[in-house]
Amino acid sequence: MNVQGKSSYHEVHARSLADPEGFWAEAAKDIDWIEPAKRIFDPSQGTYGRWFAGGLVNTCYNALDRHVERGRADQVALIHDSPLTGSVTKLTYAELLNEVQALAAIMQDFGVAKGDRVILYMPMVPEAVVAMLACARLGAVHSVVFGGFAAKELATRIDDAQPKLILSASCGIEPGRIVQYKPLLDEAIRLAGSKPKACIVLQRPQLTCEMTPSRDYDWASLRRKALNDGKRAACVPVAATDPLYILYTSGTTGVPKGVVRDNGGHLVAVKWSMFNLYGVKPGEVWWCGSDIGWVVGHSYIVYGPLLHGATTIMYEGKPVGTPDAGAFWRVISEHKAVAFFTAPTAFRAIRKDDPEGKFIRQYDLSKFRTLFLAGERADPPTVEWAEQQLKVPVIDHWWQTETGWCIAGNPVGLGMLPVKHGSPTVPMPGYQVDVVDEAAKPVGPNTMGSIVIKLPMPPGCLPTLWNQDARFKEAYLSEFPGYYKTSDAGYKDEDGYVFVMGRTDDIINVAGHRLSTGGMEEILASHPDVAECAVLGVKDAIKGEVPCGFLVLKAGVKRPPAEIEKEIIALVRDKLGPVAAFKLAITVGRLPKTRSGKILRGTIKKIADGESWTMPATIEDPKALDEIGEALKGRV
Ligand SMILES: CCC(=O)SCCNC(=O)CCNC(=O)[C@H](O)C(C)(C)COP(=O)(O)OP(=O)(O)OC[C@H]1O[C@@H](n2cnc3c(N)ncnc32)[C@H](O)[C@@H]1OP(=O)(O)O
Repeated sequence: MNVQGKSSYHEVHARSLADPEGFWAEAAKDIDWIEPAKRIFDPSQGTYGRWFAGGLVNTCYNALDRHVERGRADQVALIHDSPLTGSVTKLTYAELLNEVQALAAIMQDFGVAKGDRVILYMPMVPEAVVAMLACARLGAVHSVVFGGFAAKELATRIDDAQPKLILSASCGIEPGRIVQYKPLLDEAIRLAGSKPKACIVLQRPQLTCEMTPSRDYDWASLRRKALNDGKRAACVPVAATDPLYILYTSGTTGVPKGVVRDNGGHLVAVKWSMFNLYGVKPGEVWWCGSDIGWVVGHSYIVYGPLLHGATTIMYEGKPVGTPDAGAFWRVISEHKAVAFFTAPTAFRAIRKDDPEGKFIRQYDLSKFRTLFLAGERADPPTVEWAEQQLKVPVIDHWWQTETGWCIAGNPVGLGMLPVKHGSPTVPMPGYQVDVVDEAAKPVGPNTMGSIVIKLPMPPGCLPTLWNQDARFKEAYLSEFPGYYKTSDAGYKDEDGYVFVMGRTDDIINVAGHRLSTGGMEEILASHPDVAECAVLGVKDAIKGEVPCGFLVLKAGVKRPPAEIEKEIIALVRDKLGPVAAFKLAITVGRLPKTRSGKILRGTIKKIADGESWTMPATIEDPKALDEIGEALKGRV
């Protein structure tokens, strides 16, 4: 029996835990396999076992070819809606397949084959989707790097992934400015030890770029020639356990972690989620308003909707200012989207500009059924506002780059459970979510602890980090034996609803972007005038949190602190990128510490957030906290 739409959540979830292999074998029937898996789950492989071991498959075939073969050739697969360039472009499944086949053939000419890595440093243009699928077609491993990262971050990823080829564009477009990608790409390649064989560069009409002879190739010319010559690449069979992509995410140091996604587990899980979680049917229009540089963009701009035979919207714009706070409603109405997935930060921005929801009432949203929120904790006031204004269910759900799909959510397709504001609802099938104490013992309902997932994780979740099994085990599996550590803290209530309250490490969430304060501290500490520093996330009404850096200057530095603070802000933008939203650097005489020398970050944060705090018993000198309070006056 296919579980789709026939079972209630509790029955489905219980079955997924009692008989995981039976459950996922059934879900795997929605995928076209070249060879079915020999074992649905093989516990002897990999770091904690592998899903669909022995299976052969091709992700691109499942996303495109099979739909073209089975009657969806003329259905629109991809709508690119760009208020930033004033354009809407639509590609049918047949057209998208044609583009992907041609680009895959071009990549083959550059020697790209199964297992080779290809980095994509691309803005939100249809060519980025074509490139991801072309890699999948060849069994090459794509690694998309978000455009808001600076050259050094790109260089780190180039060195780790060692790509044969890089695909990029001349520019990205942000409100009021054009972001030149090419100088960033050139600088990253200069910084990286590993050099790609070639770069294919899309020249956008808004700003073209210089090409580096014998390294850079013009995307449009290659495409024209491939199409004219009738060059098309076929799908390459890959093992279900082979990597589909690497996606880097912030670690607790400045070195990002290369999250590996396999082909088979990812196919089964994201396809399953499209109806059972999101309630979307094949042929319907779905919109995930994220960026392809994030996991949400991978799973739900590209793979999920296309595997499902839906129409996906790719949006190059912002919630406000492109041109106004009605932008989202215009897109939903114009393209008749039935469901929309975005981050709470976007809704906070809209609410600020249009508190009474006047724009919402200017559009026909009659087709729109559900709003999904993820990327950061959905604060109850934002959820309530969205519910009141849109009059559709507003579903918060919680997941991570590592998991690739939802850990806890409210399964619309299986039958929605009552919403509890502040909770992303319940664990999805395959996830046994426990809350444990420091000794890895489950705690009772409504008791805070570390949120962990019992091994094995379900299909779709990371099997390891790229070339770093040991780091994977150390970072995720060692602290709570038998569990995956989410590094999120929270509790479950008496109904099994999960409440995610915050991180247990140095990661902060800025506008739905996951950033390491440790990584930022490394940048601050590299400034010649800085003796010591601490970066922590402070409350922000729109972005949820923003980083705030505290600096202690070296003895003898005579320059005005304001000048150094400006340099520090520029340095973070230059080294990490604008996405860090690092705009607050504050010079202090010293950092408050415990007697053993630990910086009192938690207390500093409470002071910055205007929350009540108590003097830590172990503080070295209580006056240091008063000094922080003074320094913060008028700054946050
Ligand atoms: C569930 C698993 C996950 O959590 S996956 C991650 C999910 N997160 C998301 O989907 C992210 C959600 N957030 C957003 O989409 C944006 O923050 C929204 C809400 C649209 C607001 O965008 P924006 O106004 O640009 O603010 P921001 O904080 O994102 O940007 C900060 C600065 O970075 C820049 N930036 C942004 N994107 C790019 C890009 N692709 N290329 C170059 N620059 C970029 C922005 O322009 C902004 O720059 P500036 O400081 O204003 O000059």
